[in-house]
Amino acid sequence: KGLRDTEHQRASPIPSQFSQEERVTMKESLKGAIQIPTVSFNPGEFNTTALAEFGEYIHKVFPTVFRTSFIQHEVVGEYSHLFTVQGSDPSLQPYMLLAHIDVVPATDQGWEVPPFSGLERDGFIYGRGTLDNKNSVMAILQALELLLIRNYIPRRSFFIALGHDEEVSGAHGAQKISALLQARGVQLAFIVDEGSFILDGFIPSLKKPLAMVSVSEKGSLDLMLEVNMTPGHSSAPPKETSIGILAAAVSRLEQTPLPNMFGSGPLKMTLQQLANEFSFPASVIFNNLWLFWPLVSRLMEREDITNALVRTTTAVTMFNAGIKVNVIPPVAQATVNFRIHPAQTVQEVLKLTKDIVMDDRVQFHVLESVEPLPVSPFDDQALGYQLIRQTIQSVFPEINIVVPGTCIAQTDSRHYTNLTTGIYRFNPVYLQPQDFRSIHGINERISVQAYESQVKFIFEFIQNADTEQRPVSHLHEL
Ligand SMILES: CCCCCCCC/C=C\CCCCCCCC(=O)N[C@@H](CCCCN)C(=O)O
Ligand SMILES: [Zn+2]
Ligand SMILES: [Zn+2]
Repeated sequence: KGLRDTEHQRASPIPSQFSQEERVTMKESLKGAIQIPTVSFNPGEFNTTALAEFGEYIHKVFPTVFRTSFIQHEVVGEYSHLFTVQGSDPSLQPYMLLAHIDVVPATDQGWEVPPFSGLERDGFIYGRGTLDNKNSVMAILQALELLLIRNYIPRRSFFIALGHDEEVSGAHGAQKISALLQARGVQLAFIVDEGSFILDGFIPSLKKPLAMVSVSEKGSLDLMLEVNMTPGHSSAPPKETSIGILAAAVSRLEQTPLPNMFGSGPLKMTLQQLANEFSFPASVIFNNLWLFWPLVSRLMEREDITNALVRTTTAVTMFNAGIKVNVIPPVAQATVNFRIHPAQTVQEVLKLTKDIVMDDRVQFHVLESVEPLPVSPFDDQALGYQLIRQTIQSVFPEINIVVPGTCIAQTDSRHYTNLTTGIYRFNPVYLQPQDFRSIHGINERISVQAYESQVKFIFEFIQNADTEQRPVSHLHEL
């Protein structure tokens, strides 16, 4: 499988080799980016000083990007950045690289080094945003800077969109960039965003790492449950308080997982594509899912991460109640964050939830909801998918498994469905389960070598994208 070679590709691509000085500069630039605390706290509540500083910082460390005549830079929604890189061949449909500059909050607690120090230890750069997602922001601009220094002129136009509020909705960043591009009549060949990695050690019976390119994304429902009761003196309490009623409702939700949807949605095809990579007897099981699906579906439920792939998950994330030790609480509120399986809808999840709670005293308030995203094409004709695949093969020759998957979290790419049907979520970085837990957790870090590989990947990807849109089915046809 692959892309048809073209005259252009054969005309010597610029080699992805960086001098010692460039390698030092690129890692120091990433460290500097980590040191700017571009935290998103709540929708509309950001560290605006840091976001402004970040804008100045990228000007400073990527001067060539900003002074190149065929690159237009615009600030959108005050702190997001849109770069339009004009290619030399207008007949090629443009594509877009996405990343976000904001991060979730972090306190020093539990970190080996302060989360906004960007310190290097034992070959790793530590800090909030090293995996989610300043690594991508910096690697994209770094790769472009290095290409421009080597006098690269792209054939295919592309956009780089860097949102500033992905962690709290994307309403001020990605959504505005998307509207702007739509108003300009832009249609994209594909988009590449964060949302999956080269996964290592996520499936116990699979010893080899695999590159998972997410072609879909789970939806979400943020639901606030509320119980109101008459307040009074705690010396003569009623049999049930708002806190007790709400706690019981929340507990029922935690104890009653939503249905296992294994067999519906993109996971089945992921496992089918993986089947031959397992050793015996797992290979027999995965090659005969029609027979073994009850077993596999139960196995998937065992670990939190694979469980997230087979069902809509329920996470109680906030609980607020009580005003004073001797006052019967008037109101209790809990927030539940559901991540919706691609084969379910927001309405279905809402109905299932009400049926589980089964208590009229509990009110339901939908705070925000997003339907699961459609599946992007990943066949031999899918340019974006095939370019990612081709670049993986070149930069990570040791990886021989590339499969389509589903992103269990949400990304800014969901705001761009009006511009393309090809949305691919992939970070060219190795990820082990403990690294996954560091995202939004503690001790988030990236190795210097992994960051260099990410820059190399984008450096080659941008050149590979200059191919004509003529993907072919089989390599032997070349
Ligand atoms: C069969 C193979 C098993 C695969 C296991 C999958 C492992 C998952 C690997 C990587 C997923 C990482 C996703 C990182 C992207 C994080 C994006 C993010 O944090 N988004 C936020 C957006 C919040 C928007 C406001 N509602 C989020 O989802 O919370
Ligand atoms: Zn992210
Ligand atoms: Zn995140």
